[in-house]
Amino acid sequence: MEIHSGHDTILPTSAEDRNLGLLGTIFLWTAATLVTPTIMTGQMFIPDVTPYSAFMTVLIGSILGCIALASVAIIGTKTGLPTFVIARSTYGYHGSKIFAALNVVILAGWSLIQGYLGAMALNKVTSLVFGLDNIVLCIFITQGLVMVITILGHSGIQKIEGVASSLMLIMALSVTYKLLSEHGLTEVKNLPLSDTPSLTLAIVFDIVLATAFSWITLPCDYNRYCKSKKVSGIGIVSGYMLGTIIAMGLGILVGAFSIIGGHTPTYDPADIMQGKYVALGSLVMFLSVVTTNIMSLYSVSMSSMSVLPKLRFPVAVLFWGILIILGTLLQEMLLASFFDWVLLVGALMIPVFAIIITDYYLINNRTLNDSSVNYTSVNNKAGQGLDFNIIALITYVLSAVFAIYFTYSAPLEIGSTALTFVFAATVYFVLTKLFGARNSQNLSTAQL
Ligand SMILES: O=c1cc[nH]c(=O)[nH]1
Repeated sequence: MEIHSGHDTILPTSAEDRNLGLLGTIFLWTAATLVTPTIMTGQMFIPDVTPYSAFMTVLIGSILGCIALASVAIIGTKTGLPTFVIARSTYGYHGSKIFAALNVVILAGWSLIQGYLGAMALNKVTSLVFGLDNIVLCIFITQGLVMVITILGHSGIQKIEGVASSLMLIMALSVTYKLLSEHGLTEVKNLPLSDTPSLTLAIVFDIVLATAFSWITLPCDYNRYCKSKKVSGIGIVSGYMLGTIIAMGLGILVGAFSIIGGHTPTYDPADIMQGKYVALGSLVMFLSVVTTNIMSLYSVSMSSMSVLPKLRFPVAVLFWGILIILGTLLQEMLLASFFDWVLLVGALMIPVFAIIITDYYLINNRTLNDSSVNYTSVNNKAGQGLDFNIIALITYVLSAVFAIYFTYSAPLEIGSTALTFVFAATVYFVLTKLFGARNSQNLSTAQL
């Protein structure tokens, strides 16, 4: 396996860089989405709803979420551009920087939370196998590994994620098999439900959809290396479904079995297993975090390069990698507000992409606004000044207020994820039809 350090840029991918096939794309997205917070999310549904209805809701919600992810991924494959360079077309060159910066903050937040969970899992393995209990050392190893692999760039990441993903799939499936063979499904079917549930099936559906949207800033950064749009669409849908179904399904099982076994609620399969499966369960958690954090750190670097085009890839990875290692030392403080964080992320990011999808597919007839994507202050048509799409920005502000109001101030019985998406898409479509679309041009063939 040949691996070189990365010199990735935000320029359109060259023909020889488009080497990501179907299996590679599936493995990449399985590696990303099979991750500890998704296991925790599945576990949170129990015992408010039955394991069967939780599982079916995960299935249906994830299929819907995948449609949004695939439609964004295909823009990345078609244009060969990373997410927040594509966003220039919708929000204007300068407008897109606001959302690229927001994405850096959000993904760095995910990396911190996940990194600490991964370090705890590694600490459990080292304690069991070597008698070494040192969480700070485990934080450095977990996040250090993430930084070193990310600096290899997309081709190194693709190779390593492929291997890690297959390993993780085998381990996660054997942990699931072990859980099922130790406890059986009959008791799960008859699980007593909570007398005071805080989640309804509609809210579970909303959370599953919000989980899909939490990934929406990443597809273009990776799928721009796909061999074709078909590979990109099928690959992200298959990989996302595989990773999410296994992770949330495992969470649902762990939630049910910990109640049946009278254990204190736990997100960690290892906590309700015995023997060598404790270490295996923890190893799955550790690997799941490393593979996901690699993808997040790569996207954080791409987003910051979209804000500061002169920033080089290795410098961006080192800067954010070191900051994230230091931030992870906050440890328990990071977990205190985990679910608030998930809610806030959903509320802020969903409208950004509802607007981009509407702009690309409905308003500009599947083309990007070339003058914003390739803006320089010298050759911009306006000559000078700032490049903002005011209609997109106004729509975003209205939609973010809508989302925050219906998430925090007056929570809806059906949740706000799907409604926010529809609200943002409709407002943007109507305002653009009323006041006119920005001038859109086809990208040159080199970019398509
Ligand atoms: O790193 C990430 C990004 C999105 N969603 C997650 O669960 N983790």
